[in-house]
Amino acid sequence: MTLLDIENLRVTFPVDGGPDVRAVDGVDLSVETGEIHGLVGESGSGKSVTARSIMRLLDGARVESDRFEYRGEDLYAKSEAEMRSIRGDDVGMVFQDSLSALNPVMTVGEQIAEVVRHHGDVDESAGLLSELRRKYVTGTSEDAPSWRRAVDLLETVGIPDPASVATTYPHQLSGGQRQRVMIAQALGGDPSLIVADEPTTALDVTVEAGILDELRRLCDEFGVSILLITHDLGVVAETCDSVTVMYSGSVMERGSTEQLFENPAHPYTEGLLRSVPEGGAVDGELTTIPGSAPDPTARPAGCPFRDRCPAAFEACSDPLPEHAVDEGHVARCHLYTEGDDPGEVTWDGATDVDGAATGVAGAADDPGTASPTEVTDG
Ligand SMILES: Nc1ncnc2c1ncn2[C@@H]1O[C@H](COP(=O)(O)OP(=O)(O)OP(=O)(O)O)[C@@H](O)[C@H]1O
Ligand code: NI
Repeated sequence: MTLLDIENLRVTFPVDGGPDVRAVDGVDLSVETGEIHGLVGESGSGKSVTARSIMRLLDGARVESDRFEYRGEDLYAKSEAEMRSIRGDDVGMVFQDSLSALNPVMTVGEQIAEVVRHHGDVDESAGLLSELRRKYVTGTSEDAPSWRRAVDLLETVGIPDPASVATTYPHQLSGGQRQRVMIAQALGGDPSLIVADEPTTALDVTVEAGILDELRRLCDEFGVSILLITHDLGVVAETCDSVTVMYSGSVMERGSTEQLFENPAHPYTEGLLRSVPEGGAVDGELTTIPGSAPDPTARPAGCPFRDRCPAAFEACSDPLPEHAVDEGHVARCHLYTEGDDPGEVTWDGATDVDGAATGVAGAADDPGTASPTEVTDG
């Protein structure tokens, strides 16, 4: 079943004295119940803006879409009060920077207990006055159901000695433990969906692996769906069931993790895969895609990746097509517009003659335009 279903999302930031910034430029995104869906792309591609649009946390931005449904209901038709109860309850959020996301002057147990009470799982008043009294005077009693639930949740996310960790303040914990606390807090509202924006980016690899395992387990054991935002395809390979690849505000490709890793169809995806060992980088040599993403106020027409793409040709200035590579696997790339498989794109600045050149020449009027754009080193 589809839990989150977004079609043609456009997010525009008006800028004083300058052109508007179209941060998200026609994105389709769907998350199925019980899956971990990866949203991947380089810095600035619009991942966080897309995530924040789900919480309706984009002050000052113009948000438009053809469909924006969560559990079959239009999220943008909801009142602000309804949104408040969705945020933090039905949809939990985990951010990269736990130190600023958590309250520095409240114990972590208190912060989780508050979410538990707010969700109404326990029979304790969550009214403003009783919350203020707890916060500044009494604290939550360690016998209270909400506190016991907080300790349970800390245990659920793999924190050893949860009862004593519950009484500590965020700064007393390691970065990895704080991320686990944030996940426990998100779980306090008993959410159907957790939006995790780069939850492990600031951590070292062993700590990261532990937290990714935890997310995987929450999904498998509790059926929580997760939208996992990352710029790291290695994280996707390790954790996600399916994935959407974004570039400069647009979706380049989407499919199951297996489809994407075994049969990447968009040259951008191929380029990203060359930068991770899981993507089969040749001889362990990891490379990044030369060049940088266009300024969102000055994107080229058509495919935003075309200036960096080794397979770019004339048709790439036309609007992005949707090419069905396979069931559930879509590439938005002109190489396929004539229905040919372009074969392998070689990244040393030339396209594979047997593969891409034929496919490309078939699609372009003038075979001469099929020659790759100049690719510079570094
Ligand atoms: N409040 C804002 N006003 C104007 N432009 C914004 C605003 N917020 C984001 N943007 C622009 O939107 C684009 C997408 O930003 P976003 O934060 O979604 O990227 P991202 O993919 O999450 O990148 P990163 O990996 O660095 O977190 C960027 O060009 C950014 O400068
Ligand atoms: Ni981001």
